[in-house]
Amino acid sequence: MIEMFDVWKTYPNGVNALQGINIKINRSEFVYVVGPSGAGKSTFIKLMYREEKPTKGEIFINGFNVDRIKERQIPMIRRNIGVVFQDYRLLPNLTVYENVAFAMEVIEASKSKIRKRVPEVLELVGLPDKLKAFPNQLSGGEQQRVALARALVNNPSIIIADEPTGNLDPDTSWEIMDLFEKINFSGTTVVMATHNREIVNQMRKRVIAIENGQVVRDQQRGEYGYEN
Ligand SMILES: Nc1ncnc2c1ncn2[C@@H]1O[C@H](COP(=O)(O)OP(=O)(O)OP(=O)(O)O)[C@@H](O)[C@H]1O
Repeated sequence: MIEMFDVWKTYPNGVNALQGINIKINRSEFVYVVGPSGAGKSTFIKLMYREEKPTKGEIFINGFNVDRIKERQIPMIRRNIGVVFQDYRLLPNLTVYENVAFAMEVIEASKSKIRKRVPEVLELVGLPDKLKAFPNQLSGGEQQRVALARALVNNPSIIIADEPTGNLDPDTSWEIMDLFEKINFSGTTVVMATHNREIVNQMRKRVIAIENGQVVRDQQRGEYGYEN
């Protein structure tokens, strides 16, 4: 579960990216975050995985106040949250297997667990036979599948995605969205910032619209609501 209470974010240059956000996202929900460019969507989700800290207000992830936790507890929060980006962010010198394994090594999983789990999660995202490939030998859609496998490998309760289909063609975007839906059906919370109006309007989920750093709409089975 994700909760924000009167959350404000002012960047050092004085930009008020978020202004008084109150939100509750329950376990197993699927939420789109929409809004114009510069509205504060990325900032909103960066606060969830503690890439940024709020200037004011409180954020709870699964009951933990992310601002109050000790430095050494940050890995515990991050293990519970998988993150996927528009530009995949795979390590270019590592194979697909190694990229996914790396996320388990960081949390000091045993070698035997890694050997068992990595092929499992690559199977789940539909890439069982690309273990030895390097990222630059894969299509964009395949790279995003690897990124998703990496985000999922430690069994997080929450997946956060910032424009995951932003670099993909429509067919590939739908394939990736089918995967997100499958992951959500298995109980994982999904929070996704997106500009993809077709997807939001067809795959109806909760929609949180942010404008000028404020939540201006919060609808179940909502629509995109902007012309793009
Ligand atoms: N690190 C930063 N330092 C200073 N200002 C920032 C920083 N990151 C974002 N901003 C500013 O904060 C505001 C919100 O940015 P944010 O990236 O959250 O918007 P967004 O809704 O995700 O936009 P987009 O849809 O274009 O990705 C913008 O005015 C942006 O310029």
